[in-house]
Amino acid sequence: MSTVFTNPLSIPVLGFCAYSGTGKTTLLKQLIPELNRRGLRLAVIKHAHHNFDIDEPGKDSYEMRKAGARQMLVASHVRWALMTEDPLDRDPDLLHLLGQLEQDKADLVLVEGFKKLALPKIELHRAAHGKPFIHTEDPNILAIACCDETKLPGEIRRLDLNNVAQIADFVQQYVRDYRPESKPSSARALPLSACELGSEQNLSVRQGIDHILEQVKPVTETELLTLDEADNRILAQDAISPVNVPQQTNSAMDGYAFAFQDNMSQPFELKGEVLAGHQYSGQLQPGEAVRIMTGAPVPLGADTIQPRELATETDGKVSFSGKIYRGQHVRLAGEDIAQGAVALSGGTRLGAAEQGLLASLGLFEMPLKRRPRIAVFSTGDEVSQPGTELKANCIYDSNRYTIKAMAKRLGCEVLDLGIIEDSEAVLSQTLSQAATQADVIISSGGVSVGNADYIKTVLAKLGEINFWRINMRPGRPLAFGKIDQTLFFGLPGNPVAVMVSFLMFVQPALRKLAGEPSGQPRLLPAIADEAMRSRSGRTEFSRGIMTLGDDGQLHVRTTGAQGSGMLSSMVKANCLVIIGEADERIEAGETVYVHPFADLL
Ligand SMILES: Nc1nc2c(c(=O)[nH]1)N[C@H]1C(S)=C(S)[C@@H](COP(=O)(O)OP(=O)(O)OC[C@H]3O[C@@H](n4cnc5c(N)ncnc54)[C@H](O)[C@@H]3O)O[C@H]1N2
Ligand code: MOO
Repeated sequence: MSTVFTNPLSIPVLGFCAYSGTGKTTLLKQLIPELNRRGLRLAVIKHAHHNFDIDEPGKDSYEMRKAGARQMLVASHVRWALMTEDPLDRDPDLLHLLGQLEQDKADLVLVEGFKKLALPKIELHRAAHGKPFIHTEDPNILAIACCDETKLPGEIRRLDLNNVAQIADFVQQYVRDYRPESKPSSARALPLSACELGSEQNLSVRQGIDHILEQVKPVTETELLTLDEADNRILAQDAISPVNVPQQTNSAMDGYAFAFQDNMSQPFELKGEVLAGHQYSGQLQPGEAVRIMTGAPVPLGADTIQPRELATETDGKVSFSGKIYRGQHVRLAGEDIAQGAVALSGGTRLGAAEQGLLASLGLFEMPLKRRPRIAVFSTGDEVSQPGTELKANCIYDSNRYTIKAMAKRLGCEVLDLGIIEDSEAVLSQTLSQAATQADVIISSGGVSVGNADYIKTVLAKLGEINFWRINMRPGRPLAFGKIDQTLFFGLPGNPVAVMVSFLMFVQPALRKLAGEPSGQPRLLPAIADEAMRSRSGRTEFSRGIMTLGDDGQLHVRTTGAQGSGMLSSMVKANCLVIIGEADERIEAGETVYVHPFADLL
């Protein structure tokens, strides 16, 4: 029998249950770093059956607790722990415990134990142990992780107990799909989460993304490169800090270092000076001070700094004005990054801050993922090369340039195949050659009802291809397939549709291919400054201009005419306004979600 559970948090909670000896902790010890690598921050709650203690006799915190403190909070600059004496004659209350977590610090709570609660769970089962299943008694089991030989009823999701990556995929999807049970009333349901399925070829945006991501395998090849070559590249493994940052406890101010005491008598005797890059050789005694510069090591015996502005020096002595707190203006060794800590996880894209951080640790050479290779071409009799004269009834090829620019910003190597003439033989030859050179081939045009056959025939011969109609505008037609291991994206011809489809479908695929953990597109809530229309059952991507209003909130309006051939609307915009499938009309003043261009365009 299970007790009802309503998640009080806005982040998901997922339990792991098993009979003892199944390897729950062993699995969690592998799963947690894997989920961290994928960018998920975890909180864990563990049910202990025995009278555990995390403190030791002799420690101050232990002695104070034994002296009668009901709660004992012990804190340092790296962690804090709250110990609460709460003797119960029953199991601890999970809802109460969840309430103690700081949910802004985690994306998911993993719960070990609490088998009887109706909590969504993964059951771990090892046939060799001969223990019964838990799922037969508990309808809250979402999946069973077991070994090959275990037989399961068909309807239950099976996971491989020895495949941590597969279990991590499941957990990641669970987090992606999670919707809090009570949302703030002003918040609109997140777009991109719908999952109605019309026909097999008619997909929601979310389904399109998921189908594509299932096919993407991250590149495995790595290159050992230096920091100078690392810009916008993906770290192939965790960067472990070889040093403490800062290396030693140092001053955050130009001023004076001394030992703090409850009743300090002034003035202090001035013993010398310590500059950044040097150290004071002696040990300071109470009542003594040294002049110290920002970044200089705090001398032995000292623990507090008073800034120069609040000090007066006379005759080899110094006295201070203003309030002084113990430890003020002191930067502790390792307070930024401790030696041995993961400074950046594998899968991190190296931007300016990340490169600076690696440099600050003295790391110069590191394994980076090979850059994905992308081949791009355009199709269509009317499509002309920029720089040549525009013939009657033709249009310049803009799509190849938007695609190349976006792919380069994602760190890809780009192979430009130009405009391919409308001939089956030429297309076939170009595609099969590109498949040997590139991880992904991207074309634009020729995928809607009228003219799909052409690409379809060629791709069907060379590999496999799906023509989808995505419930979205712009960007409804989308072709996706494979030639051997090379992915193929056939984006719709209209220039805005190309960019929106790239952002929504190609971008996540290229990020996964490059080795980044999959993540949700970054969506921000904004107040619509004008009414916006959509159609129920379709996700509308309007070009938007977001601004910070005088009320301190993000506001958004559209760029005006939204024709899917009007690239000027993309130039004016700084975000896409996304109106999900569930909404038909947004009134001025209501909240919508926006996807900022900042990262890519
Ligand atoms: N009967 C239907 N017609 C259309 C449908 C539909 O469902 N039923 N869908 C419309 C939608 S939505 C889109 S989007 C387009 C997509 O069509 P295609 O992918 O087949 O693209 P094309 O017809 O080849 O071209 C559409 C448009 O884009 C221009 N174009 C093509 N390539 C480029 C390029 N490289 N640079 C700039 N512009 C390009 C092309 O000249 C056309 O104007 O289909 C609708 N029709
Ligand atoms: O989707 Mo088409 O994407 O309207 O231009």
